[in-house]
Amino acid sequence: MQKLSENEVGKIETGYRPTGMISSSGERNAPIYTMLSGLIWPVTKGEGNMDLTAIKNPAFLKEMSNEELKDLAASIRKFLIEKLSITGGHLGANLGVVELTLALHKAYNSPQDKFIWDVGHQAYIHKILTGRTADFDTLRQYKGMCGFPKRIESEHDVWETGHSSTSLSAAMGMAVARDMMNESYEVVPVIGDGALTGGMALEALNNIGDEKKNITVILNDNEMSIANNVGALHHVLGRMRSAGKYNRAKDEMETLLKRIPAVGGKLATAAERMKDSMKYFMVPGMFFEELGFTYFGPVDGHDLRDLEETINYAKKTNGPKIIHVVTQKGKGYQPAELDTTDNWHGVGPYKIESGEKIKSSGAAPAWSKIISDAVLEKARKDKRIAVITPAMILGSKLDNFKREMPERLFDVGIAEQHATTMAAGMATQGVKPFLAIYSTFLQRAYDQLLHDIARQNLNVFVGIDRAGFVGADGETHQGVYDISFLRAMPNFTIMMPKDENEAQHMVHTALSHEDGPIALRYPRGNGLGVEMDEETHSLPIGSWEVLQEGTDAVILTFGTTIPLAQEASASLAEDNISVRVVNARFIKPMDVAMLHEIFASGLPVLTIEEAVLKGGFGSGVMEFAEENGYNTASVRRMGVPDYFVEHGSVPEQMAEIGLTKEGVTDKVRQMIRLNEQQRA
Ligand SMILES: Cc1ncc(C[n+]2csc(CCOP(=O)(O)OP(=O)(O)O)c2C)c(N)n1
Ligand SMILES: CC(=O)[C@@H](O)[C@H](O)COP(=O)(O)O
Ligand SMILES: [Mg+2]
Repeated sequence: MQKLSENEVGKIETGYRPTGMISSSGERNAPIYTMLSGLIWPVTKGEGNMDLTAIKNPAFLKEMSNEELKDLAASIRKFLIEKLSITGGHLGANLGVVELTLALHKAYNSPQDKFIWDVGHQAYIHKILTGRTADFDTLRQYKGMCGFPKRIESEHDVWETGHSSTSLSAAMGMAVARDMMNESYEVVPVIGDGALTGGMALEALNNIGDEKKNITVILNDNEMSIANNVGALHHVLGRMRSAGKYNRAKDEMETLLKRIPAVGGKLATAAERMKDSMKYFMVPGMFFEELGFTYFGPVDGHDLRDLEETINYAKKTNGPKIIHVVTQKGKGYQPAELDTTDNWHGVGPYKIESGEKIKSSGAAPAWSKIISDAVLEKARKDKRIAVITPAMILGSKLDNFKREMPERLFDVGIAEQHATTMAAGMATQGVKPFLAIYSTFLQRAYDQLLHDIARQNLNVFVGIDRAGFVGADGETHQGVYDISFLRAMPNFTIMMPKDENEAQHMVHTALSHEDGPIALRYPRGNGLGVEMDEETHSLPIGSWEVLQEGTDAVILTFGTTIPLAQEASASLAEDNISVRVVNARFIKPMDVAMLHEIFASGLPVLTIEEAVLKGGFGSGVMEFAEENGYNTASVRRMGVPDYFVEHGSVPEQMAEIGLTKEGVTDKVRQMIRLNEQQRA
């Protein structure tokens, strides 16, 4: 682990101060950065060396002075920067909420009071304060600590997430339950400015404000989603940020407004209007006030005193409240602070001193890049092509498209439902939308896919990114459900390529397809590095490809599991077992002619998919057999069983469900034996 020695920590106090926010007391809050020997570190003399493993629960915070809390904040930053340099994780968001989390845990009493972390990627400090420091060595690793709040990990994790914008609805649910059961705890959702753009959050604000529930919303505004935040609401927050602090002025203003004498008739109406416009002028959080919330802020989220005062002030107010906290993503680690793209939202291992990311060498381009480059290439020639992304411009590698054709790239914020129906709307008018969404987030848009796109049979090209296991994010993010839910939708074509060359032909196929919606699945990670054809062409819809002939059994599979099937069949060949391997690149519609031929041969058929078994590709093959009077007993399916597969590496996740070379060869041998017994 890269660590500063005691000596270095004390010595280096020179150098560079990034422009930080000025607190209400006039202090500059930015920690001193050290540039000695190329080190970049948020260390002030005597700070940053607390033993965090000694923390068992957050009660100790109540007794801490501001100075001690600052020291603790520095220790936490140092710890996170060190640990995540090895494990990777969501660094930027966590560095931004160090003081905020300390202030919240000091002001409230968890777990009686309920903290609900939206998305949950920023809950690392909460994990430290609730006794899980030692578990950071296993962060996001197989059987290790989850990167998101997890109820079985701690009584302080009262809500599990990974997907955005659920916190306010969950808070409303808990507040309703509390009031029904005559209990008296506080409910405190912490939501980012990005997550606030999600439809669910707005639905919940609408409901909470109307029901006047006692909930304290902490709005963590760092002006960032993963990339820069977007949308009209983002501009509303911008105006609030620049308007200055409001909470203390509020009482004074109310008194002032009350002093305007009550008069009758037209004059009274005019006076009321004037009061309203004065309020609008003076009250930055009027947007929230109109929704029924009492607004506090904006608060400097790195000023512990300011935070403590404001939270305590808010605690005295009943009903829905919102505390607008302004923070800086990546705060305290110079490479993250200076990065203007994503402030180190989610990172793999890196070198602490330089911030250089440690990449596995020689890897082919990421699948997202392969697909987005292919779409860009087509868009250069076809002006009807446009791209929609729900806040995933970086993850989906659409930055090049944005740079080259900003007028045809629509980042709609965290709004998968809106994005999907918007694509449908565009398609009705002859535009060819490429809707790039991670498989896991597409779950949000089930009804929009069904009701708006599939039912109207619109020519929308859905790019299903992160299809399959995603590794460290774990169960909230696994892209294993899309086949099951899309297969059930009439009109949808679903494809998955075996390599990047086939992928570019699939992009061509999708953008030439004029007969309804078409989805292209592609996994997280990098392509295989195969040679690319110069020219692209359409693949016949529903056509499969025999990769290898065989006479004893058939494996039907697609995408990421093709190499596995090939390895298994090579291994079986050593024992003179001959397996046909089929690239079932169209998951829907299937290659009916090939299926008839396979089932007529009477060979055992194994389907393999990195997706849930229920309703998946294998189920489709079984349905075909049943509908056509073939022997379904000759079919076996391998895939994700009926439970949630947790975080770890993708190979570990595959191994857990038996998708290994040994797992496949064993299954094929069993099937051949069974088939022979049945025939005998
Ligand atoms: C439904 C959904 N869509 C997209 C994402 C991907 N995502 C994770 S964090 C994030 C940005 C959240 O921004 P914000 O709430 O402001 O938190 P910050 O990271 O800035 O602290 C996005 C888009 C998600 N987790 N859930
Ligand atoms: C928390 C969240 O939803 C994202 O940050 C996600 O972790 C990104 O995943 P990728 O790393 O696959 O882009
Ligand atoms: Mg944000």
